[in-house]
Amino acid sequence: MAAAAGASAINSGLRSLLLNTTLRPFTSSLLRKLPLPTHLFLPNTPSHHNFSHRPFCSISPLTTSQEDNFIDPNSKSRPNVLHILEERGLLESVTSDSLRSVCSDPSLVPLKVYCGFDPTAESLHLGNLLGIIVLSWFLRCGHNAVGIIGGATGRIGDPSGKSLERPELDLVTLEKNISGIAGIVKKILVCSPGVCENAGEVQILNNYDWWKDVKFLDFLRNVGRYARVGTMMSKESVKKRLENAEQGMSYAEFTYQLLQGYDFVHLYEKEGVNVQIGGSDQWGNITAGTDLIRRLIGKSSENGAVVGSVPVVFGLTFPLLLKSDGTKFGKSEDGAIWLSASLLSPYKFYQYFFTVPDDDVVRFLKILTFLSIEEIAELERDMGKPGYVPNTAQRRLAEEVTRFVHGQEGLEEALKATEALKPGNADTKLDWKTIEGIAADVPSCSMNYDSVLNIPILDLYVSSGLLESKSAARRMLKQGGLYLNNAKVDSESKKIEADDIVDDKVILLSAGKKNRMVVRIS
Ligand SMILES: Nc1ncnc2c1ncn2[C@@H]1O[C@H](COP(=O)(O)OP(=O)(O)OP(=O)(O)O)[C@@H](O)[C@H]1O
Ligand SMILES: N[C@@H](Cc1ccc(O)cc1)C(=O)O
Repeated sequence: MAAAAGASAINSGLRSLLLNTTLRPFTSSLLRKLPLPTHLFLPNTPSHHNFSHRPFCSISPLTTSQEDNFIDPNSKSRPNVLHILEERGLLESVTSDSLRSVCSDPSLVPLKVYCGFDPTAESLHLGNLLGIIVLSWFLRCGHNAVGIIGGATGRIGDPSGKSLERPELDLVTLEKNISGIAGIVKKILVCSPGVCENAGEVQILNNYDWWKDVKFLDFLRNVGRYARVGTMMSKESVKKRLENAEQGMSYAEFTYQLLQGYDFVHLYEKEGVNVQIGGSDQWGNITAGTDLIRRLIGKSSENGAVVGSVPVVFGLTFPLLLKSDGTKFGKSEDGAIWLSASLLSPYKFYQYFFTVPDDDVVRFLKILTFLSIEEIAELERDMGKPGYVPNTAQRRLAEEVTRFVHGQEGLEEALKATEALKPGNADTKLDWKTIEGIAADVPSCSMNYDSVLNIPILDLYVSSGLLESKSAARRMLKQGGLYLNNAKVDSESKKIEADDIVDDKVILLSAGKKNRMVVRIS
């Protein structure tokens, strides 16, 4: 009882906060068919919606009941996630400044925040990691997170930031991409180390689950009727396309903003999600969602006038991650920084951060790691001091980001490969996994066991294609530049023995510091 009384006090407090928000009336005939949740921060309000939904992958599903959860039972102080995002350069815009106080008010139940990822490739890339990082900050501050895989939206293609319509993906590719991306989001968000005890919970859903049964007429009647063409036309993603009269824009792409907008409606209603985040290019789609929620779910009287409050929902964007030359990290750029270990080994991923220019390292530490601002400031101060060991800040960056994305195991693999692959470092024993870890990044060839066993080492340098002639190999050996599995080769008469084939699978040849060849043995 006491909780319920407290809840309604907060409810009315929030209502007055909401009444400042602009509100647009809607027709009463539709209203009857649409859900009218009276909740504000009440998750999982039952819905009367037509569109069906099944969880795609639910990790620690939220089981919050209604009134009892209106007040946070552990009403301790809650770190202000918006301050944190702001001081780290991870905040571009919010739909309402009231999110700043709402997010740290310990008397309110935690927020539930979502970020969507379309399955346009089998892996996410470094640019997409920002969405996961921002979700993780919300989690670390005690809120809950939902990752949406765009199984439905990926079939249409988001026009935001794109000058051309995306090519349609076949279903096999789409399925592969969905499972690849879901796996990455799940692995990083759920296993992310350092998330405190009070961290919120994570769900991963596929929007195809609620879109697959939607009928076109229902969509037009229940959603399309509330969307204003003028507002839709004013979105950056549409204006940019229409500037190019020749290319224009398809009706399907034009509708994309409503698909994403309706996702937010659905997630608000069925899952109690009240915040959507995304890169700055997502602003139009995010506000399409907050708008639709107000229009569809806001409370109104029979004549369409608003009598209650609008639901409390927020949109938040973060800036796009840029390289120091101003270009965006993406998948279309050459050499995308993929998050999937099968497209970019943890070793190569680590090396990327280990070698970022000094100009970028502090910005990256703030955006891409969870190190405290004080620790980052100290690393920055050290960079200017005499005796600073070059790349110390980069090493820290590489360790933190690799651990976050690939886990402790991935970081250890990267560190081991970094050590082991220093030519001449015979102390660290190479194993097959370590060599395979770099195989994507150095030339490789396949040879059969019998053609390798017992052949003179100099011949292998030539037959593998690493050096063009035996005399070049001999010269290199005399200069001390030939390595077999990182151990210096010091005799011309050395032959390949069974023990030289690492785990019966591979041999690593090096000629000098930079030229390497992975020989796969079949
Ligand atoms: N560099 C980036 N920084 C922050 N967010 C990004 C970045 N690149 C992409 N995103 C976010 O990831 C989402 C998906 O990106 P999207 O598929 O549009 O582009 P992309 O993967 O960069 O593709 P492309 O490389 O083909 O442009 C977008 O919503 C965007 O906000
Ligand atoms: N439009 C987003 C993905 C997304 C899909 C569905 C959503 O509900 C939200 C976001 C992108 O291009 O990456």
